[in-house]
Amino acid sequence: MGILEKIADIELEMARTQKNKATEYHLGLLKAKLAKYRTMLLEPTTKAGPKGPGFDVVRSGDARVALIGFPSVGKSTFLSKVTGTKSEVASYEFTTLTCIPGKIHYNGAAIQLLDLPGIIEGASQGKGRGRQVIAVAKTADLILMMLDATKGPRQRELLEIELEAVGIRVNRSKPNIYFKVKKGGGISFNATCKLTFLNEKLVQQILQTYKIHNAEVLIREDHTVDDFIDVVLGNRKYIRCVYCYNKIDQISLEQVDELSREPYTVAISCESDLNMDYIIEFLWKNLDLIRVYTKRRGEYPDFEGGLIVKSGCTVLEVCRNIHKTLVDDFNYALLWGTSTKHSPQRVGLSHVVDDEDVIQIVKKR
Ligand SMILES: Nc1nc2c(ncn2[C@@H]2O[C@H](COP(=O)(O)OP(=O)(O)OP(=O)(O)O)[C@@H](O)[C@H]2O)c(=O)[nH]1
Ligand SMILES: [K+]
Ligand SMILES: [Mg+2]
Repeated sequence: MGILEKIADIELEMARTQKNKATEYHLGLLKAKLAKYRTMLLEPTTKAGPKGPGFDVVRSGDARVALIGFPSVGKSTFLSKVTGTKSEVASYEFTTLTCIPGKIHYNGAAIQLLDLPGIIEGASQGKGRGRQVIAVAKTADLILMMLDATKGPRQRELLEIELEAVGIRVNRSKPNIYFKVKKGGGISFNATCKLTFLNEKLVQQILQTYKIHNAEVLIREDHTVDDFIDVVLGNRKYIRCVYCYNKIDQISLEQVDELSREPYTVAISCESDLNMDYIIEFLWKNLDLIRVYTKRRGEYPDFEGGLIVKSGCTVLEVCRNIHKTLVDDFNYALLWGTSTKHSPQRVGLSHVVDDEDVIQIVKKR
């Protein structure tokens, strides 16, 4: 039996099994098995999908955004509009066949935007170019899910299922679980809070499915079986996703209003130029980037060539961003901006910087 059939079998059994206290273990194990087969499916050695050229686009700029969506929702129209790059637009499905990179310039940052072929249901199992498309999505700092505002909520659910199936977890944070495989000593299980879904026996059985007999497990939040499996498999990607409903020129204002209320959601029209500035600002916010300006002694800050770094980053990361070996010569930094109590303040490598801080690095003599 092939992996796809095995997956189908398990899914069928899960659908047939009633969800209750008595079947909890059984369902938990089925989930673990399912995740195992899905992982096997994604390994490059299997031949479940065709390989196509043009998907390996070199990473460039300060962040990478991937356009994911069903065919003809307007992905290429969007790329052509917000970047200087042209990507073919047409009213028929599967116009785009490869990965087309473009660049958005915003707040001094260069954001790489990737236009991709439309994906369809079953993409994660190799339908169409689904696997390659989703592989690109996995490399993104943010997924821009393009949706057709004239169509129902099902499109978003279907796309999320495809992303989930390949280990992408959108708009969720990594489970707060410590997990380490050991050489001996059996399974040590601990929890620092009350657990509703997991317990020692279930955890042991799940680990057995993966032939893990020695490990340390410490659960720090009330996580689900799926969360635990994610941690065991360890190859999950936690990525921010922005939902963008395009073609709002075709729907009523009330409908636009309703769509826009959903979290991480923007409603736009590429054709009628609605909310086009807002979507870029929204992407910037969700990329969670900040600008830090450098300054030399006795000179004005370099407001032209700011550094773009991840929000919450420290002086150490700023130094690394400036030059690989700068940290070795680092003595202290002078900082002006909202992250300090007074300006300038003398700070060390562990100081967390804010957006628009100005930094002067003082080297050792
Ligand atoms: N009414 C309306 N039509 C739009 C809008 N944006 C794009 N379209 C049309 O939608 C069709 C598909 O646009 P594309 O940009 O090719 O869509 P795509 O998602 O790249 O499609 P594939 O590459 O085939 O997956 C074209 O006929 C566009 O003119 C919009 O805001 N409103
Ligand atoms: K199209
Ligand atoms: Mg296209």
